[in-house]
Amino acid sequence: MEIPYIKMHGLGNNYIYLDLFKFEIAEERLSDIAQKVSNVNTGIGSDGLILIHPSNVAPIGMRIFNKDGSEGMSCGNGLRCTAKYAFEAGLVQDTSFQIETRAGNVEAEVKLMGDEVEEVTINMGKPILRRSLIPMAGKEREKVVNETFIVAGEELKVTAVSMGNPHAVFMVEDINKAPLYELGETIEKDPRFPEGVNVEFVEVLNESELNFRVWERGSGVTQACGTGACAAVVAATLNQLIPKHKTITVHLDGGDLFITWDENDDVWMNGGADIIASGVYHYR
Ligand SMILES: N[C@H](CCC[C@H](N)C(=O)O)C(=O)O
Repeated sequence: MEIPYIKMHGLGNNYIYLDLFKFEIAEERLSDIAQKVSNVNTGIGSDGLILIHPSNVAPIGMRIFNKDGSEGMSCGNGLRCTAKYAFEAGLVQDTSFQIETRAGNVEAEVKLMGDEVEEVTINMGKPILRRSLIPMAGKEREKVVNETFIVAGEELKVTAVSMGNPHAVFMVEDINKAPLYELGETIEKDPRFPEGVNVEFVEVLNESELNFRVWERGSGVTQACGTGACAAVVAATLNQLIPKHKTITVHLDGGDLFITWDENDDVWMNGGADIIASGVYHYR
């Protein structure tokens, strides 16, 4: 089956995008396509698959599938690329519009340079902090902030934040010594996170900058994670390591995102989105 695609990235977090305004794909094939298309040797190579699709509740919808075929609830870098594509492809006419995700609708605003989208701002909504809604096992409490988390003989401190998808955030002294590869997959699949979890290590540089690395649920180490960067700013604020309501620069492997957790409890993400290539994927 020949499938037209666009490959796009947000700070190096790259996905294969299908424009389902143009054609349909059977639901039961999606997980398999995500796994196959993401394979750098036998597919195109990406962190997963993203669908841009018609919606009944917004001008467009976005669904994301990780490299392992699992479906995520939201994707910050994917949302910025989706917004860029939708505006440039004429799927939307306004520079501000809603995008449906499995985690609910978000508000996107594109900033133009000529007739191209240069950067995108997304209101990612309100963080979810209740333990049972992350979800994270353990005795119910309002929030999980700086809680002792023993894993593989290591004693870490975890702050749990959901941005519609689950994040376990660990503050570290030196990002270059973060046990990303040593503990990423173990934490991702830890039974204390019944739906799995995205794993972030964060070093606070100063009151307006964080260093950040991520092991993503279903994709492993990626260059960037938009929902993760939002979770990192929420976690650092809850740990009183950065001030509330300021715009924080998050330095990810693939570049910088600008995150603000505002007075209305909304988390705003601003950053770039880039088209890499388009073509036809020969799916078998
Ligand atoms: N791996 C994530 C989905 C992708 C999120 C990330 N790529 C982003 O930019 O937010 C999950 O399973 O929740």
